[in-house]
Amino acid sequence: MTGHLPDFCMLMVGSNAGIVGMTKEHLGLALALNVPVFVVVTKIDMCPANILQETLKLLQRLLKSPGCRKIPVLVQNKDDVIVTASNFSSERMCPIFQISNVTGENMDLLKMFLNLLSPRTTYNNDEPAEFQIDDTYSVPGVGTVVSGTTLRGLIRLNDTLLLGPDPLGVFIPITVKSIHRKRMPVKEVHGGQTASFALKKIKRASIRKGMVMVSPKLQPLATWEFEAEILVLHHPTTISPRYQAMVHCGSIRQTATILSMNKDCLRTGDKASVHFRFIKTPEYLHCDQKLVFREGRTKAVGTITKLLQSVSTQAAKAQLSKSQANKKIFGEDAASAARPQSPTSLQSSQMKSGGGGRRRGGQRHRGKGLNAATVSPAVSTGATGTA
Ligand SMILES: Nc1nc2c(ncn2[C@@H]2O[C@H](COP(=O)(O)OP(=O)(O)OP(=O)(O)O)[C@@H](O)[C@H]2O)c(=O)[nH]1
Repeated sequence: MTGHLPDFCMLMVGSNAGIVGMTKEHLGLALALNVPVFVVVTKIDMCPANILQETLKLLQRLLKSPGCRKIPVLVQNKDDVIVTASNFSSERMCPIFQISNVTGENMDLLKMFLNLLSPRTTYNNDEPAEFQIDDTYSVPGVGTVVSGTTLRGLIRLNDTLLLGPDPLGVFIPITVKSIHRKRMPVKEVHGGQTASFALKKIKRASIRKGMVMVSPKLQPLATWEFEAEILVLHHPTTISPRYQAMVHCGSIRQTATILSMNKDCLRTGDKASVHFRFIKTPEYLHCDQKLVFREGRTKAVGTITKLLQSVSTQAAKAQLSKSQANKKIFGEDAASAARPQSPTSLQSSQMKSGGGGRRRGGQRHRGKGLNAATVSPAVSTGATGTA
């Protein structure tokens, strides 16, 4: 939901099964991320009439509840489809379709609705390109291939983009060798499209999900720490500083520690401004990006409001060349010194220095030699206090 820029959310409900936990969870996430939702109640051919009515009643009650504040509309005919489709993106309207995949009942209404919807987002090809990586492959005879979503701008064959951030926060220039969309070769892709790129001279192991390929015009920076306004959708007890959970933001998935927040502790339903720090590598973030923060049954959603500890590419490069020079002095193999540090080797060195790993205690991650040396003076280092 955070990674694929969905325009709309189709919530599937089995008419026999009714409103299950997953229905509520997915509805909650769609509402929190402001993605318009419509509901499709399936298997009406095999559901007794009274059970179907019960499911529809519960569904309408859930959609009207103060947490959702939607206006449910049971779609019965073509007029309903036109009214709901034309008011769908902007209004609180939530159409409900009752269909059967076996008899095909009401499928025409659902198809008509889908055809009438127009995308919520518009893209401008003149913007600097930005592509987020969801997956990597090694294709025999082709080499390293990355797949993901073009967030904005236009990417053409043979374009040179900056790929990163690596564990040091560095972005490296990379050339697009070939582009595929839906398994067909294409010459360009633009905002909103998914695509796969074959890249020149890069090992698959040095690319991870959550990295981006961006236009050099953007002068990208990697960020260790950020501030976000979050809303706790569910937590069994209380959340306080040093709490760690998985942050999902775009295609980024990484554990982050709460360093501080503007409240002593957070419970279900609480809102707060929270200062996070990634535990493993810096990431490429934007202000106003939506995020989901979760661990087990704990769920929180939020919006990034401030980027705090960003890694300057220059500083990171200086750090890299310094460590390479040191290796040469101590007689290490020059070839291995020139190799950028892999995520795993970096992780193990962080472990040894007491920095990495999934451990409680946010402040221990701060001020690690590597990060302290590569913090850009141009960006605020923000509040660093923890409870
Ligand atoms: N009678 C009836 N059976 C249906 C209907 N829709 C789906 N089924 C059956 O329900 C089963 C699950 O359907 P899927 O399409 O695989 O459902 P899914 O949600 O994609 O399942 P996952 O792949 O596990 O996520 C299959 O055996 C379908 O034949 C329907 O409208 N009526």
